[in-house]
Amino acid sequence: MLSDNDRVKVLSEALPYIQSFAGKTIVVKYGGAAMKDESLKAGVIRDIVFMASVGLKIVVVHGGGPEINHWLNRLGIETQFKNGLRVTDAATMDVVEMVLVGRVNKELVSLINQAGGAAVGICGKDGNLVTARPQGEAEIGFVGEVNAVNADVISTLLDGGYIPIVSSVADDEEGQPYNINADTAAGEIAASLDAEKLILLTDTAGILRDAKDSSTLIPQLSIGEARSLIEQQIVAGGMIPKVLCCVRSLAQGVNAAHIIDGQVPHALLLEIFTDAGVGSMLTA
Ligand SMILES: Nc1ncnc2c1ncn2[C@@H]1O[C@H](COP(=O)(O)OP(=O)(O)O)[C@@H](O)[C@H]1O
Ligand SMILES: CC(=O)N[C@@H](CCC(=O)OP(=O)(O)O)C(=O)O
Repeated sequence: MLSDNDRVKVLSEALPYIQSFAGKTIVVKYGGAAMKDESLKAGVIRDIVFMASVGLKIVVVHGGGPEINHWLNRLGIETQFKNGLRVTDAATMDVVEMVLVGRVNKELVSLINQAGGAAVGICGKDGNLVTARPQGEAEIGFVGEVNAVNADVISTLLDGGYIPIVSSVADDEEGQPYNINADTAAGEIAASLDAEKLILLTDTAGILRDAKDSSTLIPQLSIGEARSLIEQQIVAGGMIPKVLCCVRSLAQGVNAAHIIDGQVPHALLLEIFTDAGVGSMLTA
């Protein structure tokens, strides 16, 4: 539930935003910590259905790293990360695909449908949405980069009134499946759709001047400022690929990219429909 203060803020500020974003495409990357808690998940789902019901074209690209960890652990398969990416051998790839495409994707579809939306779950393979290529380093295995996006399949679903839910698993040209980081997939999909916004839900308030202090949130920044924060090592660790993914999508025509805390109740509505927002907004 929104607090009384937030409810008044959203209601009084939302209408012009709703009018200006109606018919525009918003790509939401949902994953990681923001997915762990069932009641938070229900809140995110309700916000997604609300945004779709007021005429925004919502595309959800999801991760599910913690769920993959859980199943690898149950199957006794060790997992390790290199520069934030999961080292993916053939056995790990099978589990990644089963968990993301089979489990996380269908759970999100089902939750959205129960909340009154009409979701269709797909992965990079469906309609050749994403073609993958190897990330490069041999030791990292079947970790992929996005080689090409054929966004027709998403546009067709959006035009039919559906909410596409996309898993970041895709084949290369020979049919070999690859594990693509969900932030990366979301950024490239947003760019190919010429999206109004890319929104990354994570577990920190946004881009912080001091990563340990959420009161140092930077609410708005340009591509240049974002690059300089990386150079100064103010943006570090897992935040680097997120910021770079935002920068790449902005450079390819996305109007604004947002990094927000998916654990804040109704973070999506507050970020999109209020003047102050709750996280960091990057623009070209
Ligand atoms: N300047 C910064 N602002 C915010 N977070 C930062 C910053 N620099 C480093 N980080 C770290 O980046 C993390 C977010 O990346 P990550 O854990 O990979 O997110 P997710 O699991 O949602 O994909 C934060 O939890 C924080 O520890
Ligand atoms: C290559 C790589 O690391 N892929 C990720 C894909 C899922 C993901 O990105 O999930 P989150 O958004 O929840 O972290 C993985 O295997 O965990």
